[in-house]
Amino acid sequence: MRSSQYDSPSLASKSSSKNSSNADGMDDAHELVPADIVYVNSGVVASKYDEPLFDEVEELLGASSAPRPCTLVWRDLTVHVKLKDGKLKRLVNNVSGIAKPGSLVALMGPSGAGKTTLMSALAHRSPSGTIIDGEIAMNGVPVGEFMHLESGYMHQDELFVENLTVMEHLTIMARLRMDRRTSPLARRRKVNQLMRQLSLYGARHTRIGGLDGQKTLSGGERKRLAFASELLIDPGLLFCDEPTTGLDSSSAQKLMTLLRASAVQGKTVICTIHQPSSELMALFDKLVLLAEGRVGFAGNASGALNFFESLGYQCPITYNPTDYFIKVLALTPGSEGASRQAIKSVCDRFAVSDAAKELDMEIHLEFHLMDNEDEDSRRVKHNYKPPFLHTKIIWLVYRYLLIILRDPRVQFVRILQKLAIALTAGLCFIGTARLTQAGVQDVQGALFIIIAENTFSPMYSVLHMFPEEFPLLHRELKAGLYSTPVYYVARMLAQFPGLVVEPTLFTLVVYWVAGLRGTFYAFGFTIFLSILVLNVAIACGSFFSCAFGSMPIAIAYLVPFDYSLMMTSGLFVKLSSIPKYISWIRHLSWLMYSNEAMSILQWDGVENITCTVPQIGVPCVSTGEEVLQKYDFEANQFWIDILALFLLYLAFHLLALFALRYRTRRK
Ligand SMILES: Nc1ncnc2c1ncn2[C@@H]1O[C@H](COP(=O)(O)OP(=O)(O)OP(=O)(O)O)[C@@H](O)[C@H]1O
Repeated sequence: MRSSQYDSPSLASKSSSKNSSNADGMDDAHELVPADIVYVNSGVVASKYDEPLFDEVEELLGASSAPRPCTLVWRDLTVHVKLKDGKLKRLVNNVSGIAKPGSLVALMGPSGAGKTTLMSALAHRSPSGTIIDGEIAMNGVPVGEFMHLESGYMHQDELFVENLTVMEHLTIMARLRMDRRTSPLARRRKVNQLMRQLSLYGARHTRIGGLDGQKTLSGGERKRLAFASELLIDPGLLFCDEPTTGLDSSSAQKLMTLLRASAVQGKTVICTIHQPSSELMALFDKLVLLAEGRVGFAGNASGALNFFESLGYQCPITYNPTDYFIKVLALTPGSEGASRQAIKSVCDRFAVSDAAKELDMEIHLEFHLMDNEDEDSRRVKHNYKPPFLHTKIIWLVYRYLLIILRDPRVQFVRILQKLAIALTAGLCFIGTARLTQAGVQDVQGALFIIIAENTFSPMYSVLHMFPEEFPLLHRELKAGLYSTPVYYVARMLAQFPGLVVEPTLFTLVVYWVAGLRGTFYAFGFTIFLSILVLNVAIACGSFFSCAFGSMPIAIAYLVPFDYSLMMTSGLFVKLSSIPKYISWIRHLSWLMYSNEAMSILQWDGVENITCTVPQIGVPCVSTGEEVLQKYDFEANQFWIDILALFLLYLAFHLLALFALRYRTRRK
């Protein structure tokens, strides 16, 4: 039995606290408090009260299986970032260290010391443009893509699909993350177990971030939810970037107790943390102090006090030691030169200290063992089977459908708006669609209204979508949850019902109110064409949204583009009179293809257009064929137009996907 306050404690929940509620008023049936922590040998979970850990859950599930032990070791690690002018900036400078199973390691240091940079390099999650030199190995294998399977990463700023509830979020994450062989029952149990263990069960139906006035999760609950999402796959290694930032002391204590519990279970936990209280600090096994990208100290907290004392930095009795260390290692405004000198001196002295030598030996031994093992025995044997592609697509579609349906009022108002516009437009044309000279112009006008309404507002309405979702997308891609094409396909599929219903309703109303051609063939194909037009417009909007990554820039490029499409649609200028150097644009104009196809549906085979009052200089058109000729349309182009619309639909989506892939890879 170990007795030091920095040794590994285990934890257990008292059954007497089962039904108590915490200060947040949450359902804290299994709230963890430091008093429940008991000390154990080598990470074996035992309870002070000889009761099972989270007894109700264990009764149901049996004790949770021990995670795979993970030893992470890094040597002479230097991280540079490429600046815009091509120069390299060094963020982490020649850092070495080790984190072992069952330990909770704190990366501490003043703001800008390089904690996040170091941790993301260790987790193999550095942003692109980062150059990493040195060695990082997990269980003897140089880190690589497998880190997404072996480790969890809790970001400083947690990102969620805000409209989902806790339960929905975890259920979807379970489907995207957990091994595909896990049974539905086991998955549900895991989600319930995590919600109970992390005191989220009472808030399971609460939205993460809410619509107007609805109860949403507190900061602590959001952090715990992020933690739960990482624990779904029970990773052996857990990275947490400032998990306590923004939390009050009691919530911070609860969260750190959970991290301590994970370490006691056998996980390796590495945390960056800002000036923890003495109580929190007692939960850590190891402390790594960073300053200006270098290691100022690495070892246990009592060792840190001795080390700083040996340099003449005596921590005043009234000071929290960690506050004092940070003060010594921070740049003092106004005397940066002297501070840098002092920091350099601390780091230099640590580099030649006994603690550093001991650490070096440990690291050296780890790499030595690694060198002596053959490649095969070192290779990580992944038994993990990711969910099938179709499973990921289905669950992502479900996630985006939930967002769309979350507030049915929005959908209801949208439909009402569409119907109102359709009715207004239709009423303007009521009784005008006759087989007369004026009627020809009115029919063409009504067709153009159908095309324009299904083009412009939908095309502009998607411009915000990708830039808004980009941060979460980027994070989930980095976590290996799915690929860019899977996300894109799912995003589009989720929208699809709306992309059929809206144009159908609009066209139906305008068509019948305006009294366009009354054959089922013409009506059916006009509806079909309006759906196609809207989908091409959405594909084009998606391309601009993905390619330019910001709504104002996308609009700046899209406005001239849509003007040129409109001018080459065949309604405003005769196609044959457009100058050659600009007329090629009509081949991209779905407005032209749809205008031609819809015109053919209205006029093909019409023979008896009356010409009662011929206008001077404007010859009468007496057949549908003449109407089509008037607009430079050809009756035999109908199927070519439909094919062209399909090709444009595919081309815009492919371009959008390439642009999105490029954008996500560049970040
Ligand atoms: N892409 C980048 N380009 C230029 N400088 C960068 C880049 N990324 C990080 N830095 C700089 O590197 C230093 C270390 O950043 P990092 O985020 O690792 O610090 P930190 O210790 O985690 O700080 P904090 O506690 O404030 O989060 C900071 O000075 C930061 O401004």
